[in-house]
Amino acid sequence: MTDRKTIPTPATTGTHALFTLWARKHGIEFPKLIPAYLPPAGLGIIATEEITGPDQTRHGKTISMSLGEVIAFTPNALLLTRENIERFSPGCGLGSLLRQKRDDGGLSSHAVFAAVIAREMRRIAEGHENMWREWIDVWPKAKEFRGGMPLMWSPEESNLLPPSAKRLLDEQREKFTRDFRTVEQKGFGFTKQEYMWSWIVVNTRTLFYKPPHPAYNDLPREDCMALCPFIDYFNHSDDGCNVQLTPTGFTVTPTKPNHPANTQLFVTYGCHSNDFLLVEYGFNLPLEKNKWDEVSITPYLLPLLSEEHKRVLSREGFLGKYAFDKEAFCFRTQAAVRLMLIEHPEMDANRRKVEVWKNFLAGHDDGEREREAVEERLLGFLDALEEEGKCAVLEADKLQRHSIGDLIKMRWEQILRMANDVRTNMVGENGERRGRRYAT
Ligand SMILES: C[S@@+](CC[C@H](N)C(=O)[O-])C[C@H]1O[C@@H](n2cnc3c(N)ncnc32)[C@H](O)[C@@H]1O
Repeated sequence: MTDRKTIPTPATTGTHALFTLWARKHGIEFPKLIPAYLPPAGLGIIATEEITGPDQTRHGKTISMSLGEVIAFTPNALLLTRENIERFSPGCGLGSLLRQKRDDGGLSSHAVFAAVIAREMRRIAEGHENMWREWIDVWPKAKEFRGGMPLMWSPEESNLLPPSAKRLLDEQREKFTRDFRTVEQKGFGFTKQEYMWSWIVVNTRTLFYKPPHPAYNDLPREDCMALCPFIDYFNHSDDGCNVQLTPTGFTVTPTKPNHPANTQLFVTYGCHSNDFLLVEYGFNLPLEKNKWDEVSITPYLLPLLSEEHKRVLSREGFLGKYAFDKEAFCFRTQAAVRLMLIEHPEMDANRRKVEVWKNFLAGHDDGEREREAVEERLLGFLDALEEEGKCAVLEADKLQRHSIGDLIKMRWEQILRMANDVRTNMVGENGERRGRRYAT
């Protein structure tokens, strides 16, 4: 977690100084910015002087909008992309594998980027030169990743994560294992640790990249990626600057009217929950600083659905993605729980009840008749979550690596707070707040 009040220390010596010289020499522009140490976020970007963002000016009845200045620019030639991996890692022979379909032994962009990075680390250690060496030198070391990235934690540690985060971690681990195995099969003798480090570098530092190039037309979204020197120094906030791909390279422009000197500037990695940020990037934002935070309850709800329920929900587009945020359960959860009140929704005898359910989905029925029964079920999920959370917080305190224990506790405490707020927002039959009986 970072607080925007963290006092920044400009990174003007060592590898970061060499990198900024290299960056300017190769056409990266950042006239009013410098990298700075911003613990615990590692490095980040601060303004050296005031920056003007977009602004509205009123002239009589017309409002004109002035765009913010471009504060950073990285030219295309410096990106690590699918097009230039052979230039990044000469002789790696991986370019052709990117052009093959996955079923024919092709590899994902993520797998290949991680492989060329791991390969270049070895070659650099053997004395080979690399055009991007100064950039590679400023990436975090494995030890820095270990504290935050759950992929590197022991099972004892990761098992204490909330189910909502654990589910994301399981998916990520599957992806990593698949990529590692395929790269191994191609004859690269990387150790798991080596490959995991470079895989995490890619995971935490890529930008969405889809240039108007025919090779990208039918490419799956998850393969449209690039690593981008300098812009990968920016940390994330839910209201950060805009990153845009232009015909000549990536630009960063502010979204707020004004950024004072010596303050950190952020970009937005996406509309991500704190569970996602924790698993994919190794950090958490304070609740009030993440407008997209939510807690998935899919791991609790899905196992309770019968095959019949799943079929009906799937037909209506409501199977999966169940969550609550700081205020309430999402509509998808309402849809699933309301259907659960009909034991056999595919039976002819229940057709009328299913019609009523569909009317609720369409907004023609306010669902008031079933509200109490639905809320009872929802409170049950919160009870289960709370019980698991209280145990996990106690166990996290016993972990040897305190920084990991603290991260786990922080996420659980956020979830427990949100769960309590959601309860408090449920109003019972007599107008009393249903949350009170559970309030911590
Ligand atoms: C693209 S890099 C940003 C530069 C990075 N801080 C560094 O030291 O090189 C993304 C990583 O920065 C860190 N990070 C980004 N935003 C953060 C934030 N708001 N709070 C804490 N850490 C953050 C996380 O470790 C994340 O994996």
